[in-house]
Amino acid sequence: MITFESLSKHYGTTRAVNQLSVEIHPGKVTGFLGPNGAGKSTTMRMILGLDAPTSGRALINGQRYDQLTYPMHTVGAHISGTAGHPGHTPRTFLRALAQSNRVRQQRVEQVLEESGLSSVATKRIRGFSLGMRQRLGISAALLADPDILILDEPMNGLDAQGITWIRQLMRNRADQGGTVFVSSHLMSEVQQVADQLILIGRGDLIANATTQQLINEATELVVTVRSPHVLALADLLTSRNLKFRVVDEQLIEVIGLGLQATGALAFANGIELHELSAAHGSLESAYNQLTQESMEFSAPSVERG
Ligand SMILES: Nc1ncnc2c1ncn2[C@@H]1O[C@H](COP(=O)(O)OP(=O)(O)OP(=O)(O)O)[C@@H](O)[C@H]1O
Repeated sequence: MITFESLSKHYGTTRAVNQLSVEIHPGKVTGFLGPNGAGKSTTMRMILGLDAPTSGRALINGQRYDQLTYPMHTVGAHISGTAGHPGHTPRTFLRALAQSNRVRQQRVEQVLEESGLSSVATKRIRGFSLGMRQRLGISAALLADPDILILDEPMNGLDAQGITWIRQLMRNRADQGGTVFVSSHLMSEVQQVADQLILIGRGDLIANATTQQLINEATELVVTVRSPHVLALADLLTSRNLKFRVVDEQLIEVIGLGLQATGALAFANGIELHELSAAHGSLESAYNQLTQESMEFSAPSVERG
């Protein structure tokens, strides 16, 4: 289990992580989601003792990382960046890592196999693609067969086959009772595999919910309306305390009112419509909505309601 207790990290005036209190439980894949700059990597680095918190604590099974006797045997991590020296091969890199961390050398061949790197085990890391480097980083995280896995954006650079592989790997580890904590800035990457989703934005916790809870929230009925009088319709909805999103000058999404009621409201107020259609929201759009206000870099928003 991983525990954050009022975990904060400030860089000058930037609150990279702010008073985060969350528990990440075994037997589950927990997705850690947030836009670029939300504070995901900083949080993961603090778990691993690579960054010191400004205040609060990040604990692994109740202990700080530096208090663990054999850290690699408890927690395996792959933090974005390169794994291994460019002059190494996957085999020499993993053998050295195994040696310095009291791991059986047989594990090297097992993780090479498991990570799909056996055929390039003697090639220099220097020439590796981003996807191969990701596989190598993940194989290093798996080396000591730890119960806890921390993976920072592991799907970056992976092809479709690689993404299926990493999803399966995370699922298997969680099903065997492991704790899997995986970050991504894309909901689409983790929604299929994550049981629990922790959303952060600008260092603040936005949501900590099961994927099903977020889906329930996301599946509100959204009616898309195309009209040359979007602002008039928006004013009407505002006056009735109804939720909506102005997509552009001609397009508005009405949330929760339903198809017929939306059409009837427009008709009763003489608002010309060119399109009226209903669909349930996706988890992706719920995520975008929840994180929009906390984007560090974003286009000007036209959202209202
Ligand atoms: N060493 C540092 N010095 C100063 N500011 C930093 C440092 N590391 C991170 N930050 C800032 O802290 C905030 C959180 O960054 P972090 O890398 O943790 O976000 P992230 O969610 O991992 O983003 P990404 O998806 O882009 O990797 C950002 O505003 C970032 O600019």
